[in-house]
Amino acid sequence: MGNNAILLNSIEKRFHQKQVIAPLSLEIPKGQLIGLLGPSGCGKTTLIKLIMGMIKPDNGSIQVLNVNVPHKQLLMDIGYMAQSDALYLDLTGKENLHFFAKLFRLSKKERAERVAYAAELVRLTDDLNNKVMNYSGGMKRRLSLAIALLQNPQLLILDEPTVGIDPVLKKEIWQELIRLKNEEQKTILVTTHAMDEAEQCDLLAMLRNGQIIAFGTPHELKDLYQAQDFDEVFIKAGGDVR
Ligand SMILES: Nc1ncnc2c1ncn2[C@@H]1O[C@H](COP(=O)(O)OP(=O)(O)OP(=O)(O)O)[C@@H](O)[C@H]1O
Repeated sequence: MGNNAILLNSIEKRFHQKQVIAPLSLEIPKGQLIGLLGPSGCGKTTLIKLIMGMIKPDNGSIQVLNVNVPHKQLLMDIGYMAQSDALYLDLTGKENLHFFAKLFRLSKKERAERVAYAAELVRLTDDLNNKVMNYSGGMKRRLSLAIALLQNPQLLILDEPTVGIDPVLKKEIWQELIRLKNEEQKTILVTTHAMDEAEQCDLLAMLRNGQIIAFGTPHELKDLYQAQDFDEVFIKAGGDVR
């Protein structure tokens, strides 16, 4: 797979006879920030779960970082942020971070450094000693993002990471994602509904009814479809109004 971080080869997924991922092939190159766009229910989260190996495709094959999915090693190499937060509400933010840092088998020194880095990045340092049950929705999202960044993964897969996060912090998080890509050569796959976020991606994959209807740089897609924005690209590429 060479320069590809993710290789999807004719994958299909059905839930109770309903085709959610139609035969879909996609090559996601390493070291890029890729946005996955599409209306609610088009299959974005399902596609991410397939890439993570959390669910199995009915047909086709998936390779991530040169190994066939599912693979235990990938749990260490992928920083994953799910759409719903998987946090321990009875524990503090700090205890949650240390719990996950231990799962990732970081040394004590690395744990302290990475917890401090990740908490600071999402501006949670001052709230780390509070129980997560007292966090707002946005704070929980931020803590989930910090957990995804903990083990310094090569590949980050983030399912709507900035939902419920205020615009200032959202901008800072995007700046950090771009820095991670530029300076640390991370590959980042992110699902989003936000047009300003789509604009900042290197590549965009537009999904409709489980199929990729457009793939390219933001500039290429707007050019190809003579569109002002990505809503227009989506409609002209054969999508529905969102
Ligand atoms: N475990 C499941 N069992 C049955 N149907 C499912 C399951 N998971 C997803 N689906 C269905 O698959 C379709 C795609 O869902 P998915 O969560 O992938 O969409 P999405 O693009 O991520 O949507 P959103 O933007 O709203 O999060 C939906 O019709 C959903 O109801």
